[in-house]
Amino acid sequence: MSAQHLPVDWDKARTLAYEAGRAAAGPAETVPLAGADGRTLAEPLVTLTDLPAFPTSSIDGWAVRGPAPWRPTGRVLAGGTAEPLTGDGTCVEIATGAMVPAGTEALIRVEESTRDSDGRVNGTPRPLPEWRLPGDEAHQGEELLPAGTPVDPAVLGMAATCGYDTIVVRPLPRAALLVFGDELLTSGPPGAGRVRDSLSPLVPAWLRRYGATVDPSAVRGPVQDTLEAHVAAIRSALEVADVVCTTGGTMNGPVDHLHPALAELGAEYVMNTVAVRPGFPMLLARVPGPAGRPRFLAGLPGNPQSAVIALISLVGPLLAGLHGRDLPVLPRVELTAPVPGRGGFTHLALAALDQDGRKATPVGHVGSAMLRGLAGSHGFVVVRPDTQAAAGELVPFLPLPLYAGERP
Ligand SMILES: Nc1nc2c(c(=O)[nH]1)N[C@H]1C(S)=C(S)[C@@H](COP(=O)(O)OP(=O)(O)OC[C@H]3O[C@@H](n4cnc5c(N)ncnc54)[C@H](O)[C@@H]3O)O[C@H]1N2
Ligand code: MOO
Repeated sequence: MSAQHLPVDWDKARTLAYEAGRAAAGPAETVPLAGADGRTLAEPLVTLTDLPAFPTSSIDGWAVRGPAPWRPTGRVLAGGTAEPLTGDGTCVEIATGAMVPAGTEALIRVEESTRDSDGRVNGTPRPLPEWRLPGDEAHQGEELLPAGTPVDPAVLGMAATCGYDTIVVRPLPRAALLVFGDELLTSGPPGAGRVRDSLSPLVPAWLRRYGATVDPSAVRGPVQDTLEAHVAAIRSALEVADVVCTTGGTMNGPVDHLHPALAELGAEYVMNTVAVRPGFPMLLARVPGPAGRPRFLAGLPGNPQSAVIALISLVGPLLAGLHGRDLPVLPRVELTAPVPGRGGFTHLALAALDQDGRKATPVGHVGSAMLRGLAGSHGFVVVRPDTQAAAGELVPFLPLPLYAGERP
């Protein structure tokens, strides 16, 4: 196991975690559209036809040829194929979405037309065409979305529109959580030296917000504070998950067994400690896996806020890579108050965003053992090593993975 003793720069650590995941992204697979939400395109989405595929009426009315008045010769509904309009002075009744007959010179809205006593149609077409031509939206063979695009409802609709029943996507990364610490209670109030395990409820829910699947049986803890129990728990979690997160035991206390367990498992550090406060003892390691694809262990520090920082600093980028997506670029926000630096370490300071997401205000209750500040924040402002940030300054912002509607 190649130990890396110097803390890695925080930005560099994000990139290393992402690249490690990207190199291990799951193989492309073909799935029905209904099962593709949340996956990632493994191939560009290329339209199979022109869009629209045929000249399509945008209105209910009349397709006319030649000068008025026009004698109706039939009707074309959406879904039907249209006979050509061959004679001047003729028209067909047409529905929105119907194929416009060849030979049509104009479409006239039904409410802007009149019928004379012979049933002939009169009216004036609007200046702009009221139908869409093949290729207006896209031409057959055109790339609409690149590989690496997250599949969301709009992408699913787009794929269906241009003719796909199935699409080629990456598998969802599978994650597991092992919680270490004999002092942890799994129910009831803390006291008498024991604390409630806050990370089993928190970590899987945030992993799911990063698009990982977390089977409830893959969340275990507290794992007994012995090396044998750690090794056995990690080994069995690695069988069912691409990423195993652990909490606690990242330091070298008397019952911190993570590093010795990693050595026993033949793991190789992607990084061992990161130059960030809080959260410094975080680590990411790679373990050989089936089919030549490595699996990963992310060691989150036991202090709850530090665990969250490790999750969004390393596990978020790792999962983006495993999904086959890009590493998100951090937006910049304006600070409303100064934030001190942390010497040679990057400082991640919890902050709440204003309604339009442009200004960040640091929050209170931000000790690494606390979660109160986290529950009212949108993410962390990033103060780079050997700097401090003044009010009014633009700084990078590391967002928490939140669903729409959370933290309105
Ligand atoms: N001698 C040193 N001691 C410590 C240092 C150091 O540099 N030198 N660093 C401190 C920092 S920073 C952190 S962070 C922690 C990391 O420790 P571990 O990852 O080994 O975590 P534990 O010791 O197991 O626990 C730390 C703390 O967090 C509480 N904890 C753990 N798991 C949970 C959980 N699931 N839910 C709620 N709380 C949890 C645990 O009870 C401890 O209070 O090391 C410092 N020590
Ligand atoms: O940096 Mo520790 O990760 O302060 O809590």
